[in-house]
Amino acid sequence: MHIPPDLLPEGFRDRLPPQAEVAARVSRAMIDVLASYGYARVAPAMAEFESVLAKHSGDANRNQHLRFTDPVSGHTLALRGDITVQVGRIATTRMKDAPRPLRLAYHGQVLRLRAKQLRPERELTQLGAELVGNDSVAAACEIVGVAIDALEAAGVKDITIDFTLPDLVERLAEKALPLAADKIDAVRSELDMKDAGGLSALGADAYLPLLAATGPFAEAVEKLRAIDAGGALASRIHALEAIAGTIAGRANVTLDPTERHGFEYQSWFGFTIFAKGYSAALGRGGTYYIDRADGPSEPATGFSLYPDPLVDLADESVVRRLFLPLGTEAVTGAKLRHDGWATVAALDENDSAAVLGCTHIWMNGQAIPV
Ligand SMILES: N[C@@H](Cc1c[nH]c[nH+]1)C(=O)O
Repeated sequence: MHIPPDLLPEGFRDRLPPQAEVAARVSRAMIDVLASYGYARVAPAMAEFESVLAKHSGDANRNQHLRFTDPVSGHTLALRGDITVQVGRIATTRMKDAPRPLRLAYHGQVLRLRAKQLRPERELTQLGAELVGNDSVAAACEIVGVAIDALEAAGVKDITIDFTLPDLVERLAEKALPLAADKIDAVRSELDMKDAGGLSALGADAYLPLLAATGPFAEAVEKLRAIDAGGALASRIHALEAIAGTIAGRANVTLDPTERHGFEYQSWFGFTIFAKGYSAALGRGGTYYIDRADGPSEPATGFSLYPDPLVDLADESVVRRLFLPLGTEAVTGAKLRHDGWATVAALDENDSAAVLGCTHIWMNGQAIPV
């Protein structure tokens, strides 16, 4: 098959100017927020041994990796699909003796074997923060707050955070709404599909009201409280209220307690971030455990943001370029760059500000809009 030289595989793309610049700025703005909260940057490897990555990813994500045989080691390698998993590996191996809680931040590209219907891309930018060693309510409050700050720094407004309780069914099945162990998975799948008929067919009518306990936080949490007759969820509900309280006024909070899509490894708390104007979720996070070879698994809390939609819809006019006509003194250019301008110097008389995509031109000692 003849492959045209500009063709990329399905789900991959190049970013051109000025989008690539916008992408860098958006990421920078968010990463600076993470750094300002004390999250130290790590830069994990692009590819790993497939067996190691799979072990840390949980079974659900195992088949999501793009794999290939490495001619050098002879082993199967996988390209990373989620940097959180790598941060967990680093935290519990090379940084296993670093004091806890350990705050780590990351930014990079991740790859998916298959695109999702809503997201045709298979290569995504992912950045985030992981708080290793703590999955308390305080940790969750910090993580949700940092995620909101990061999005705000990138200019995102009207943020909605959708809370979920990833282990809800297991919790309820223990005592409040008893379920045979072999039915738990089936009930979870019916709840995933929001299928009332399916739940009834399983004899799990007691779980039906959970389908209605969704929507704006205040109302949904009351419905959840009403279902929770045995009080098995009391501490969870209390925790959700505390987290919602810390972000009140900064984001809309909703609750969908049975939502599990994308929460393969989260433990008691999970959240998805949306914002007005973006159809896809902008981020996700929650509490989870990281396996440790040298002892019991470690609790952690974190989030990942997926900023590509912000770049796709960004106002590209934010990238300003100042044309320096032929003969502009070198010191003038240096001063303007020092002042924050991106300068484009003419190389001969034929160069023009408009043709070179400049937004401004340096004339009579001033930057004049083109
Ligand atoms: N990495 C997860 C989100 C997450 C980060 N930390 C904990 N959970 C995801 O992208 O879905």
